[in-house]
Amino acid sequence: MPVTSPQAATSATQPATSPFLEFDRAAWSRLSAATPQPLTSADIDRLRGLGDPVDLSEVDTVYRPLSRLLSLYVASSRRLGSVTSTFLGERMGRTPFVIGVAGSVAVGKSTTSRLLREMLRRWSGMPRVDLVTTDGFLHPNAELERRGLMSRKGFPESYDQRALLRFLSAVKSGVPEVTAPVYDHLTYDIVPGREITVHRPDVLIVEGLNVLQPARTTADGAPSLAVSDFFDFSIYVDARTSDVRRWYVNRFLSLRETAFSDPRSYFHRYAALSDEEAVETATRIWGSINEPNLEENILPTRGRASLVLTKSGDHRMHRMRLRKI
Ligand SMILES: Nc1ncnc2c1ncn2[C@@H]1O[C@H](COP(=O)(O)OP(=O)(O)O)[C@@H](O)[C@H]1O
Ligand SMILES: CC(C)(COP(=O)(O)O)[C@@H](O)C(=O)NCCC(=O)O
Repeated sequence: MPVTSPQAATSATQPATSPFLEFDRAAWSRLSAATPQPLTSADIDRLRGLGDPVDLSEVDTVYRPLSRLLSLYVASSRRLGSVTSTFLGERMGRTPFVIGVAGSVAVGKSTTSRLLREMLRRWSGMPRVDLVTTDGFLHPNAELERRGLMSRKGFPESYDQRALLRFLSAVKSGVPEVTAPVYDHLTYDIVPGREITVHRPDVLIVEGLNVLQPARTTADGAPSLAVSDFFDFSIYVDARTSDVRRWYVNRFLSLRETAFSDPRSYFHRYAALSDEEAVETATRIWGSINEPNLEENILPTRGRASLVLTKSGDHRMHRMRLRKI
């Protein structure tokens, strides 16, 4: 029997044995009635990922309260920085507030991250919000081939974890310019010589499959740092595996008609597949790489997030679980 406070009875469920407060869609949407909704339908059309039907009503119901909540966390972290500086008698420079966004391949992390970036950018006093995806830290294909990991792309071992940790450590140290390598989905590889630079933004969103992985142990058995050690807040985008599989296959069918038809696409050979062959190929890739990665590595990290957003089969978020403070 969940224990509820008088206030929570109309909003959240507070199971006494869970570290999370739980909201359904209706309760969540009521949280920020007074917060303006800064995006237009045209903005959402631009930000929506392939196959994701997100619209103004979803942004209003789910992302408006979320962006308000995040603004409270950022403000509170700034206040903490300021009182700590006073206590220490030292002026500590502000470092970016880092938000991790985790979840399966094809669950819609990019759409969530891009929407948040645009909403947060529109807060007053918070104009600089950057987004980095962890695919830039995948080993290049040549290195994955050398290590026999080409069919493990997206698994924790396919990333240059040390480079990712170095990047985040520099960001959270307040280094004025930090660079990250860039991945190209079209060529399915790291782009040689290309990098993006992060100039100490107010907020940095770090999106990727494995961002909530616990620390690995080093060769001498000592635990190292985890990527999430550098997060101020984290979001896990969740959905049933059977739904994500369907979204992956449908996206593959759409990509066959768009990205794959480009001769530079790594998947160009799939452009000419019939519907049946394309479904069979996508289902095989999903079943041999992405679903095992989801089950073995990604899903077990869900409980480490500050907020779990759960989607229904139509991509709409229906459950929000927020870690108690
Ligand atoms: N083979 C591909 N070719 C072109 N774009 C792709 C390909 N695979 C994925 N993408 C795009 O890359 C982005 C990230 O995809 P993914 O890692 O599956 O995360 P998510 O779907 O959770 O955002 C999405 O915008 C997706 O449409
Ligand atoms: C590039 C990805 C590993 C995602 O990387 P992320 O940015 O989440 O670290 C993934 O989109 C991918 O391409 N996986 C390989 C299997 C596949 O082609 O579906």
